[in-house]
Amino acid sequence: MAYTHSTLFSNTLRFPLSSFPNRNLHPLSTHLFFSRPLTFKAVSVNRKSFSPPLKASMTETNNVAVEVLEKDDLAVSLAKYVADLSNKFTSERGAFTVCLSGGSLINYLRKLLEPPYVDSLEWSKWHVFWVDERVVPKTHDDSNYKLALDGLLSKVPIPPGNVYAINDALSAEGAADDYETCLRQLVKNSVIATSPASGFPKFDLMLLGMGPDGHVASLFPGHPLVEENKRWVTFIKDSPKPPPERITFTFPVINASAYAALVVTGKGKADAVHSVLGKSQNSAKLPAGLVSPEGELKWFLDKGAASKLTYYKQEMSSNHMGNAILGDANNALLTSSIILKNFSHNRPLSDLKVAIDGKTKTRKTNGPHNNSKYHMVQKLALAIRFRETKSGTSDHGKGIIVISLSMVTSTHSNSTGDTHFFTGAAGLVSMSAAAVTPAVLFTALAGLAFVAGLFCGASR
Ligand SMILES: O=C(O)[C@H](O)[C@@H](O)[C@H](O)[C@H](O)COP(=O)(O)O
Repeated sequence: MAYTHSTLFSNTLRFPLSSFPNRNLHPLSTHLFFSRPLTFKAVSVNRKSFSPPLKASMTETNNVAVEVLEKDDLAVSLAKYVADLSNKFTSERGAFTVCLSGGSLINYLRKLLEPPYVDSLEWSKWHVFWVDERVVPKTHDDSNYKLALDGLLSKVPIPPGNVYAINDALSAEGAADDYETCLRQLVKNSVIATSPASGFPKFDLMLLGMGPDGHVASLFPGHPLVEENKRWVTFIKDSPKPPPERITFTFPVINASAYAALVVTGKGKADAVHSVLGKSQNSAKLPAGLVSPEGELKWFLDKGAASKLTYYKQEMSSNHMGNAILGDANNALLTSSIILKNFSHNRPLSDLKVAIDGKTKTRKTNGPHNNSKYHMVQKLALAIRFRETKSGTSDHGKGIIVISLSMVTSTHSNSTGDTHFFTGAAGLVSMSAAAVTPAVLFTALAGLAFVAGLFCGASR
């Protein structure tokens, strides 16, 4: 397969990830922040304090993270997520098995074609599969393979033999059988791992989209294929979404994966997202709500897709173009700080919004003065420490600490003085009781100081 190294640069990526660690950062923060990774259990929230963003079945999943980001930030965050997993698996097991879907996902992977990833990832160790594929010639515009080839795979040095397209000369049934045979061979050769728990193939990463109807892969709501629990790969000839003939991984394979990401954008998905991540009773009926990998499930949402989530609406006012990150502390704070840096690059910082356990406070920072921004973050850190000391495990029962950090910038209208343009970033971090140790707290504080360092650095 021919490939070219892309040198695409996005104007919107004003603060490339490669610039971390930033020299302007608070010295205490960066070191500890990165050298002591935190491991957290499921995203869960203190139900006494505010409406839970995740429904019961989501919180049953071991590890669920949700990010709500502007589309460009989403692409930045997704690239980092994929790159981190690529690094993890290529160093741990010498291969990275990643499954792609169709739709807008490929476009959201575009930042992988930029520095630092395009040159630093071990592309030669990637093995690429499709979670689902339309049974059409590989050159057809409906082909998920063609979509990925044109948008990603032809631009990076993945060996052609590591890209596992379907046999497009076969019928849907034949193509599904053939694909499953191929997977079985790769499991035998240990290219693909096996789940000790289920015996199904354990891919390193499933990258999924979701349709407005809540379908994932080619597993559509109400279709009997959703229940398939023996086959690895099956076929459908009556797909509600054209083209009608497809092959698809089954849920046992999707859910045996180590990591899975759902990349979901647009208002048209808001109902389905709410149904799965909100409090709706219907969530179990939607295939997206059945995604539950053995490791972590991460949702990448844009504002439109998240617009019906209670938590998101609570946290962000209607005219707020904010980002919310729920989940792993490192990710939340790192992503927040990238966005904060972007925002403060060209907009004056006026307020800093902080929420702990859902109780939100907005503090004036007296304009773009470094000291006030820094002190505000310090106060937040103190508040967290106070809360931990005070509550122990009793106040919160399960000992959950939630930190929500957001920056709000505002530009007052010069005519009426009462219209505001808000942008911001929020990090919501949930720690299980077991994880709340002084060391973890110290690390969390260091992370906050890290953000403070960025504030200061940003306006220099
Ligand atoms: O085979 C398909 O029809 C698509 O692959 C489909 O399953 C897609 O992944 C979702 O509909 C999300 O698509 P968007 O992200 O483009 O909305």
